[in-house]
Amino acid sequence: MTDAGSLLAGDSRYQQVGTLGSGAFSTVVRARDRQTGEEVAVKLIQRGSLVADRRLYVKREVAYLAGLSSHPCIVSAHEAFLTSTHLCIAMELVEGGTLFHWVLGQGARERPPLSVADARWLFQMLIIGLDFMHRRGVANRDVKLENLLVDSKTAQRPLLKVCDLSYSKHDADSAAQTMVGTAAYLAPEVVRWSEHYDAKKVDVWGAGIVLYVLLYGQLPFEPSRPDIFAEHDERRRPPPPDRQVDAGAEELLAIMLARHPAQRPTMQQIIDHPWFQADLPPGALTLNDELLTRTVDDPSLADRVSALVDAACYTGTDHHLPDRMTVNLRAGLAPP
Ligand SMILES: Nc1ncnc2c1ncn2[C@@H]1O[C@H](COP(=O)(O)OP(=O)(O)OP(=O)(O)O)[C@@H](O)[C@H]1O
Repeated sequence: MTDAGSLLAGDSRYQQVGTLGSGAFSTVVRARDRQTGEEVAVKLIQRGSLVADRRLYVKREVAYLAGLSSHPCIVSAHEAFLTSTHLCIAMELVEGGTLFHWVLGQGARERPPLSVADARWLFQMLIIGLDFMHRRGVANRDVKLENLLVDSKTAQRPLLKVCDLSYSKHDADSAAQTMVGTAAYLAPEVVRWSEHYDAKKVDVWGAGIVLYVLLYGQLPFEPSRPDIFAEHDERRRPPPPDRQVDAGAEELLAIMLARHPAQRPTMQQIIDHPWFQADLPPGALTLNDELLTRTVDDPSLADRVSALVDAACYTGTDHHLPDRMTVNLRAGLAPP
């Protein structure tokens, strides 16, 4: 692809070489670092879309990505920068596509169904990543197959990485009340949208939906009808009859998809569950403790991210504004 067909400006550090995906407010492209030759993913968010709540959400997304991306189960952020049209986030390129593509999409039909052992392995990585986020005080609020990337290049077994932190929220932010997320994954308390809810328990519900799909190859609830959550226990789709899943997995599913958030386990309780503990990769559980004790981090990063997003919102013609502003995200963010 030439620069003429590219969303990235011709004088950007990165040259666009393809497109990876798009969502409601952004496009993610594959690009090459002109200096190092490294291939990266760049998320381009239109500057004009940064109005109202979006401005705050994007500040959080960039800041939390910087703070969490030292973890192998969370996509690594490199830098954030502005072009004349977009706010851009350069990230590690994950080659294998989304978990949706693997389990429910076109790609799934070309592969045999996941074994229960592989389903558990992918689930373990999701929970270890979410546990790290939760222990840093951040809830994801949009756990779904489309936001989980499969890195199939680097290991014998594919790795899983959480990629989209658009709706993430820190304990120190105001209480969660907004109905955000995706219909098929919405927890019952989020659907009752006027209530405050515990965002971490909403992640447990989302991870329960992902586990169900990994085990049974289908969504447990009918998408696009959030009203069914009023009586979801009765309406959960029965698993396919030919699929044998052991009782431990079913028990974990039942508590993760408990209707009342207080009855759902924490990430730590999921980790302690015997079905989770079986066949666990060595070192997986000490990793989070190690990363949490590291004291690198840059306490002024949140301010610079905030200034970058504010600058991106400016749509006037004052050429003194820092159009080419860049914030290095590799340094990481100090815990609030
Ligand atoms: N680091 C990455 N490596 C490879 N592909 C990626 C990467 N990040 C995102 N993608 C692809 O781009 C798609 C969209 O990414 P993402 O979910 O972050 O953006 P979005 O849905 O546009 O976000 P928003 O919800 O803020 O609009 C993903 O589903 C995935 O296919």
